[in-house]
Amino acid sequence: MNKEEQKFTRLKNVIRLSKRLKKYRLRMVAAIAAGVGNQLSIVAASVLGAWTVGLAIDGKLMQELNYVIAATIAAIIIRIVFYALEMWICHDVAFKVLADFRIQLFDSIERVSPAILLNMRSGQLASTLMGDVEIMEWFFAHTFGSVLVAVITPVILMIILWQILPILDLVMLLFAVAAVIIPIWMKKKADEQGREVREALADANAVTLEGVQGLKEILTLNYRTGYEEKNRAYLERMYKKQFSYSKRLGTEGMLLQMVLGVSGLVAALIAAWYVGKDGMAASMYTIIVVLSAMILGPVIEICNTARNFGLIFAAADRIYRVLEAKPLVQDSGNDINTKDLTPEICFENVSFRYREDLEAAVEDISFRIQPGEHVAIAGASGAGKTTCIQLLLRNWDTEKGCIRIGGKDIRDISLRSLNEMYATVLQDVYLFQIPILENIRLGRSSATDEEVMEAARKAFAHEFITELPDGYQTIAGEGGVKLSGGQRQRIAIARAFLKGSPILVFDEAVSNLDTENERKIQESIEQSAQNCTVVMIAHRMSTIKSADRIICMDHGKVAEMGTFEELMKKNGYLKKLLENSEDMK
Ligand SMILES: Nc1ncnc2c1ncn2[C@@H]1O[C@H](COP(=O)(O)OP(=O)(O)OP(=O)(O)O)[C@@H](O)[C@H]1O
Repeated sequence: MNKEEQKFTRLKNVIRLSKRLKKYRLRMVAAIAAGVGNQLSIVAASVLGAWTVGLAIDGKLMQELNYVIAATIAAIIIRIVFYALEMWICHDVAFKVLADFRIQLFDSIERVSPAILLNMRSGQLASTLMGDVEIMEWFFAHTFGSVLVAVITPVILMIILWQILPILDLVMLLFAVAAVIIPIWMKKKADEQGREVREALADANAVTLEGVQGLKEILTLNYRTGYEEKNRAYLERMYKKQFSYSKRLGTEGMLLQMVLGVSGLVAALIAAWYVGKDGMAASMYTIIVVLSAMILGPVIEICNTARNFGLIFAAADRIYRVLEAKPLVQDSGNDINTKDLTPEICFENVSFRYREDLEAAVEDISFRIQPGEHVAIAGASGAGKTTCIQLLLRNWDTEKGCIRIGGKDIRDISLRSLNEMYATVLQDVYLFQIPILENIRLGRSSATDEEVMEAARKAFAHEFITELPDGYQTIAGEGGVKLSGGQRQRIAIARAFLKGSPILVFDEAVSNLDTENERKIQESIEQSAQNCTVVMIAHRMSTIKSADRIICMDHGKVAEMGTFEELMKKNGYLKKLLENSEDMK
């Protein structure tokens, strides 16, 4: 962020955050009115107290006692009601806005994924989704309305004090300005520290998440000490940032208390001078002192909140960075009838690099996959197999060349239609914490239970599912029944079969299966996907052998293509790959 941007960042944040309240403007007006009512009833109760002291001095307290008690009770009740109303309405609005933020953030992540994950670790992203949004509660429940209350209430009190002692009004105005200057003076430091604290927290969260996700590896690879050191270093960094932040917070608070204290003293001296020298009624003394203290009260309160603006706006920046992230691919929005599209895939001179400063992941590759053909993509690690799949699924766009389906450039097909064309099974299968039946039905929400079970039978999943304690109603996923890698993979294959798309994309569909299940699944894919075009990343010999044709990738280029027999006879790249790779045997 450059200096010019930094200068306007607070204003920009206030404007864009305030716009979020537009939808709830009537409630905000009600909250502000309740806030002003709350502050004025505090003033009324305090002035009543001061008046009581005055009456006692003048010896008239017993005559007025009934009125004093009645008025004090009324002020207290009014205060309680206004306070409750302000809190309820502010928090109602704040939590609604936070929910809006969360929904929009998730939409953005969906829209820009995987671009967002390229620049942010998943732990940092989770930190924004949860922690940064939570911080916004301060702004919506305790800042926006409070600022207006802190302006309106002192103005009303100053009008009243002006009638009694104008000179003190002017002095109080000076103290109010001094109080407001303190957070403005510390603004740059507060913003910088707020940014650093939120970033350090997000990094520490990311390391903690890494520890949870990689717990198995940490234990089996004896990485415990190494991980703990790394975790400690991040926590230490976070502690230092938080401590500097708190020190500045303390200094600001101390200065604000000083302003409050000195203003009280000055008000007391001025009021005393007027009572002593100017003949003002003694009973007015306490009223004046209380009124002047009340003028500054809301101003100090809002300045106290402003001490945390650094954190609030740093969190807002991080939220908007996700909301405004640009997607890597533009959706043409061009919906087509996918039934009219022949499932023929054509890569035409495709080149792609993940970042400009990196080497090409694939370079000038061309191949055609006929409709209904089952093709395996083979190659050593890093050869560019997954990249081809990513480009085909349009998670990224090609840098040069183009990919066509049924002769149509995939950039001219809407992402929704493109998604209808493919059913994918990737290596990391995610199961939601819902019954297995519903996990499979995600493939096609309109499928009947019978259709779901038919797909599970084809994927050789039916048997093990029915043996589970609750059969198809067994809750899978985190917190549910623990399934093996192979079982999860078969559920994902059932999902793909159920979806019934004309193109099936597998990132090694059988990698987690034993030999018996691997053979069965290969047969099932051959039979069930007879009319589908199938693209498989192959890490196993069985996948390579089962394919109609193999495309061999080497260092981002197509090294050779052909049937298994042709390539074996050729004695070229595939033969060497099979000889050198243990997994391929
Ligand atoms: N997200 C990414 N950002 C930057 N570079 C990447 C990214 N993903 C892959 N690469 C690089 O692109 C090249 C091709 O990777 P790719 O994942 O396509 O290979 P692969 O053949 O699928 O390998 P593997 O069999 O190990 O999965 C590699 O050099 C890899 O380091």
